[in-house]
Amino acid sequence: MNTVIRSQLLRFSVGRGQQFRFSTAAANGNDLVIGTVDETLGIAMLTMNRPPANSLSLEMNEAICTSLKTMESNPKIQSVILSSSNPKIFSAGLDVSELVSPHPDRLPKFWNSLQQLYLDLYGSRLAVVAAIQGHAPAAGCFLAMACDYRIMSSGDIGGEGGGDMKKRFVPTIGLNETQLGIAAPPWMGQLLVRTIGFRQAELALAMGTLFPPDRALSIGLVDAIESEQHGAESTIIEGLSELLPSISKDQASNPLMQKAFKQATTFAKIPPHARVASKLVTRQSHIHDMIATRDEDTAHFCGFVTQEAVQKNLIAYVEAMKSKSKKK
Ligand SMILES: CCCCC/C=C\CCC/C=C/CC(=O)SCCNC(=O)CCNC(=O)[C@H](O)C(C)(C)COP(=O)(O)OP(=O)(O)OC[C@H]1O[C@@H](n2cnc3c(N)ncnc32)[C@H](O)[C@@H]1OP(=O)(O)O
Repeated sequence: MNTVIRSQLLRFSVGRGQQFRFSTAAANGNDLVIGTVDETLGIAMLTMNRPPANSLSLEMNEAICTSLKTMESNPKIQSVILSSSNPKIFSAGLDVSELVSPHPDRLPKFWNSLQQLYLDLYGSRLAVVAAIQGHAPAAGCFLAMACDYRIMSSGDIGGEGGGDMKKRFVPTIGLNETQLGIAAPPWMGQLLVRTIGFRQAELALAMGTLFPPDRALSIGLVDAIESEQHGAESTIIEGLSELLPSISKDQASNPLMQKAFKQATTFAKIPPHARVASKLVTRQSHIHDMIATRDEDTAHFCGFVTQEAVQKNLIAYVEAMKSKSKKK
């Protein structure tokens, strides 16, 4: 028998056997993230589901944090796969509409929700595997970097145009803020330094480089790349299909999702206390630094974004983005 428990933010649906599913609802009733949990395997899946681009709004940040906390509160769960319901966009980073002509009360709340997302994800007791099927620019790259392991699509998914003129889809990842006329916040930049090393990060930040999968792998921005050519039905691995939310069921034969599932399974088998303690060795001091400078960081961000010149850049950027999308 299925039981559905409703609260203002969370909807839990207790399904068959040991599996639990839940969705975190947005104000408009859409599910911003969908969570599934398999207690037997000790694995959860958190699927970002904010069309069209999984951009990070205040509500989206809160939804990811709430879902993650709910999964963490289950002692049987040791690892989680962070994925997207959009096969071509992991996350487009911050929702730029949060930055343009912002409401003075909402802006600091928005930034606080992003800081909290960093603290919760980077400091999670769970091992988080990012399944990066599509683009991950700016804060989309930050999301991936805050995880424990990153697997990116090699980009040979279908294609557009058809026939011999088939255009290859190549996802990219990186902190490209400088290309938008803004700078990555210090803690995001430092996360890049910790992920790919000082010199590579210094260059990438200055240039706002977006890396294709092979380059991302060679500099260590991702840990593995994987084709998305769906395998034959016989290659479906047990447990993955049940973990995928209904909107992503077709991903069960996707090698990228399978690799993420295997990695999450491997993490789930490591003695949890040792794994969490070793995670703290590398991450705790950075988490403390963020907490200590949080208010200062918020004031800096709000002051920076509301500058006339920055607003002008952002308005032009959003207009260009919308007209590009209209031309499609
Ligand atoms: C000195 C110290 C200073 C400290 C300063 C402190 C802080 C400053 C803040 C800095 C932090 C910034 C972090 C960020 O994340 S900024 C946001 C950056 N993100 C981007 O620039 C990505 C923009 N999007 C894209 O490049 C592409 O959309 C794509 C992700 C590559 C996907 O391309 P494609 O598949 O071609 O899709 P479309 O471009 O057509 O987009 C589809 C759809 O989605 C909307 N959209 C895309 N990105 C965003 C976004 N970030 N926010 C809101 N909406 C987005 C796009 O408008 C289309 O919508 P419509 O179809 O409805 O038009």
